[in-house]
Amino acid sequence: MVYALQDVSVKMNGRDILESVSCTLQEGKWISVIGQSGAGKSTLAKVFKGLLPISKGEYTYRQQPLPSDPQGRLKTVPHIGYVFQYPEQQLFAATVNQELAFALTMKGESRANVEQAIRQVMEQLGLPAALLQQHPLQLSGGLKRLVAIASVLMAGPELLILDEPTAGLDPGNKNDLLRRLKKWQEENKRTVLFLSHQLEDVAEYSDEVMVMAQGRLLGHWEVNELFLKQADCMEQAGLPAPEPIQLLRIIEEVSGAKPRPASCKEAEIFRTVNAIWQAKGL
Ligand SMILES: Nc1ncnc2c1ncn2[C@@H]1O[C@H](COP(=O)(O)OP(=O)(O)OP(=O)(O)O)[C@@H](O)[C@H]1O
Repeated sequence: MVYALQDVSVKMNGRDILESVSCTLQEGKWISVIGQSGAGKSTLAKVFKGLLPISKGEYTYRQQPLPSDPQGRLKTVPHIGYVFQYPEQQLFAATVNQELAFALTMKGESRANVEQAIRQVMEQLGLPAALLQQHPLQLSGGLKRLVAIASVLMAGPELLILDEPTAGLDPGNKNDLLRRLKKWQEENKRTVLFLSHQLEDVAEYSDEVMVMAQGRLLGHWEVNELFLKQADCMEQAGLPAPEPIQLLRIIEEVSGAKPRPASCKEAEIFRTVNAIWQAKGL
C-alpha cells in the first residue's frame, strides 16, 4: 500500500466536489480514472498531489499520515510527478533544454548527470535532439505535451499523474506516447494514475480502473473485471457499456448461452463467442 485516501472529502464554495473517497494506489500499477466531464477526476488527482485542501478524511503515504495544516492543506506529498491537462500550465523555461534540466539542477546534480538524464528521457519519449534549443511554448501542441511529460519524468517520480495526456494528439502519436509511457512504467516499476475519456486506451493499458460520478468513487476494479462484468457501474457513471459486454449480451440473447469468462482479454472473448456460434450452428 503506497498512496491511500481514507474517507476523503473536498469542499469548494460550500459544495462537496469530492465526497468520502477511499482508495489505494498500489506500487507498479497503471490505474486509470474514468467518468463523465465534471465527475471529479482532476479533483481526485489534485488531492493525491496535495494541491487541494482536504475537508475530511485522511491521506497516508506508505501507511504514514501526511501532515497537513488546520485548513487541510498538505505540507508535502513525496515523489509525485503531475502532468497537467494543459501543458502551457507547467512550461516556463526559455528552451526545452532548460525546461528539462530544471528539476535535477535544483537538486544539485552535476551538469554531466543532468545531460545524461536529458538524453535518456528524450530517447524514452522519442524526441529529437534538435528540439533542445527551441522555446517550449513555440512548439506544436503535441510536442509541448511531450516536453511537459519529459520534464516531469526527469525527476523520476514514484507516482506519475497524467491528466488526459493524449488530448489533441493524432491516433499514431497517441499510441506511440502511451506505449512509451507503459514501457517506462513497467521497466521502472512505477505507478501511473491516468485520467482519460478514451475507454479503448483505458482497456488496453490499465491494470486497474476507478470509476467516478458526481464527486464519488463508484468502484475500483481490475480492468478485465470492469470491462467484462461491471456494465451496471459504467451505466451508473453515464459511460457507454464496453464493447466486450455488449458483444456478450448479444451472444446471450442470440444463443441463450451464458458466456461469462472470469477474466480474459478481448481476443479470448472472440474465441469464446466463436466457439458458441459454432456449437449452436449459427
Ligand atoms: N476550484 C473549484 N471551485 C469550485 N468548483 C470546482 C473547482 N474545481 C472543480 N470544481 C467542480 O468540481 C467538479 C469536478 O471537477 P473536475 O475538474 O474534477 O472534473 P473532471 O472529471 O476532471 O472533468 P473533466 O473530464 O471535464 O476534466 C465540477 O463540477 C467542477 O465544476
